[in-house]
Amino acid sequence: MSAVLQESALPLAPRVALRDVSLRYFTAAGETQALDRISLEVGAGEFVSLIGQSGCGKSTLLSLVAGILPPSSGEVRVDGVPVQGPSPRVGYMLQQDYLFEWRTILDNALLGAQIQQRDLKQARERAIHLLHKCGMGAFLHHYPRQLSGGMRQRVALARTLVTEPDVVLLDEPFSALDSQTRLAIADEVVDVLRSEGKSVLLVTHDIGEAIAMTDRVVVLSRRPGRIKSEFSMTFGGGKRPTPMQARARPEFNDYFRTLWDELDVHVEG
Ligand SMILES: Nc1ncnc2c1ncn2[C@@H]1O[C@H](COP(=O)(O)OP(=O)(O)OP(=O)(O)O)[C@@H](O)[C@H]1O
Repeated sequence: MSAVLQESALPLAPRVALRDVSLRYFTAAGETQALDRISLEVGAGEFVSLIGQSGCGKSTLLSLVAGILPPSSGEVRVDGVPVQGPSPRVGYMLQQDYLFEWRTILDNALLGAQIQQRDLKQARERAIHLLHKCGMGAFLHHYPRQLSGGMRQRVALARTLVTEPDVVLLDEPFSALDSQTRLAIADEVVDVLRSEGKSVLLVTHDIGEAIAMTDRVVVLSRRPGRIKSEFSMTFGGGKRPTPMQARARPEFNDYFRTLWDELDVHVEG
């Protein structure tokens, strides 16, 4: 009994942890230090966004968590386990949907499960469930060219979730969409990801998107990216508002001003 109590009293490892992580790229043109001693944690079910000037290393940081790049120094862990390569525990959704035009929507959603050689009967059930949840239930046997940009991104989200990752990395997932679609899809994506209990790391250039969609916003300095500051996005009134509701809250404008100042944007010329 006491052993059980002791065990449950142990603090849980954060879902994602970066400790003192630096990354240098080496090319024929020389060396680029992209990230410098980044320490960051994302808890289970937490949504965190990364903002910062172009080239400050946001996508590089996601690549480290995805196991696509090894850090030059420091360590990246997911659920306490060092990341040593891509893992099914981490899903990645990009700006481009990369749907295969010759596969139906359902077959596109099954792609990751096929690559990971999962039980396809179960994956198919899960894909159908997720496509319904993402509002794409009526389009299972359609082809990507028959869908709008927002619908294609919903399929990309379902495809990312079919393989049941605990962590979802979103790299500018809506930047190819028009502004109205962007607002609507942010609500839907957050709803699906929260209901699935995922931990999320979002890279965006859109300050409003960061405030509305995530619990914490991390601001990176200019290259080499260091953590400059971070802010919790709390809204009064109990239950967390949806992204669209958050935009109408008075706190939204306060956070926007603060983050704009932190970004220290200068227009060239
Ligand atoms: N494969 C690579 N080889 C060499 N340098 C690279 C490579 N990938 C990125 N870089 C450089 O590392 C720095 C960080 O790039 P990264 O794409 O992570 O920044 P970012 O903040 O995501 O940029 P953006 O907001 O423009 O997408 C940049 O100076 C970039 O040119």
